[in-house]
Amino acid sequence: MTRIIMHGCNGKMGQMISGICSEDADAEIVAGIDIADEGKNAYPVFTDITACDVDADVMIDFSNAKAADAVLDYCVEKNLPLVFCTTGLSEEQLKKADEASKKIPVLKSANMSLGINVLFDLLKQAVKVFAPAGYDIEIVEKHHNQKLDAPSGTALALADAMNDAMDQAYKYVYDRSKERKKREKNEIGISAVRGGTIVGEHEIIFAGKDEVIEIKHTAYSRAVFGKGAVEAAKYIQDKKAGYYDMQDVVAGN
Ligand SMILES: NC(=O)c1ccc[n+]([C@@H]2O[C@H](COP(=O)([O-])OP(=O)(O)OC[C@H]3O[C@@H](n4cnc5c(N)ncnc54)[C@H](O)[C@@H]3O)[C@@H](O)[C@H]2O)c1
Ligand SMILES: O=C(O)C1=N[C@H](C(=O)O)CCC1
Repeated sequence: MTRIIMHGCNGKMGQMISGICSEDADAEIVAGIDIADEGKNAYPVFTDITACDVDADVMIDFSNAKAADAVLDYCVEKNLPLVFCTTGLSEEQLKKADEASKKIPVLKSANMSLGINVLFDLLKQAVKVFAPAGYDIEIVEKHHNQKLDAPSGTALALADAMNDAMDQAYKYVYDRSKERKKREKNEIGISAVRGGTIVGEHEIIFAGKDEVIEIKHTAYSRAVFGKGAVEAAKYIQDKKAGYYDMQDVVAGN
């Protein structure tokens, strides 16, 4: 049985994971943490992270970048493995997560779905063929109108996967309205669309002379992220300190 503290328990993802765990004999939410609580959960909820004194095997975090420092401090102090899913973290927070991973297991991924995590490898292969052939790369992501960060963490991670495969040859361009000039070859354009209840779409476009290749992932339910996060929690609960990602879970390393 994996005992989980759910940070951000009253949000969209926190409630999705609460539902998934209530039907999983091997995972239990033993406490929740959320700055907003209406007392609707079956487990105790703390509105202040420092007040949470419940024993657990792992924390899952889907909350807000503003909470990231407190989440890392708490997990390091309690020696608690962390599944870190909040996006929009600052460079300083990413460095802090890296430091924390020297003391505890930290599994960080901008996207917990199986599909996106398989896509990373496919894109690494694709870019090695299309980039030398001169194809332009653009990413278009679409999410619901409640999302705070843009572009999505996933869009940035997809761009990073391709950039890593090409020895950091690319710079990212988020806004073409500022300069009146043609795109350069070393650009990955990243565009964000926000509207309605779109759960999450990521489209990677390789545009060449006379042909276009479009690779698209659509999440139809937050369940794909929630199930991935619970599997990740089971995976890291007994791992040694270090930095892990969802591709470790998929590969069963
Ligand atoms: N990695 C992934 O696969 C993945 C998937 C979906 C969402 N996300 C990310 O997870 C985060 C949450 O997404 P969501 O859709 O559940 O958002 P949400 O706004 O529905 O829920 C966030 C919850 O966190 C709580 N919260 C906010 N600030 C807090 C703080 N300082 N301390 C404690 N709780 C706080 C809010 O009250 C809310 O209940 C976002 O950053 C989103 O981009 C990641
Ligand atoms: O709903 C969100 O917010 C999502 N955020 C992640 C991101 O920023 O990539 C993953 C998809 C859903």
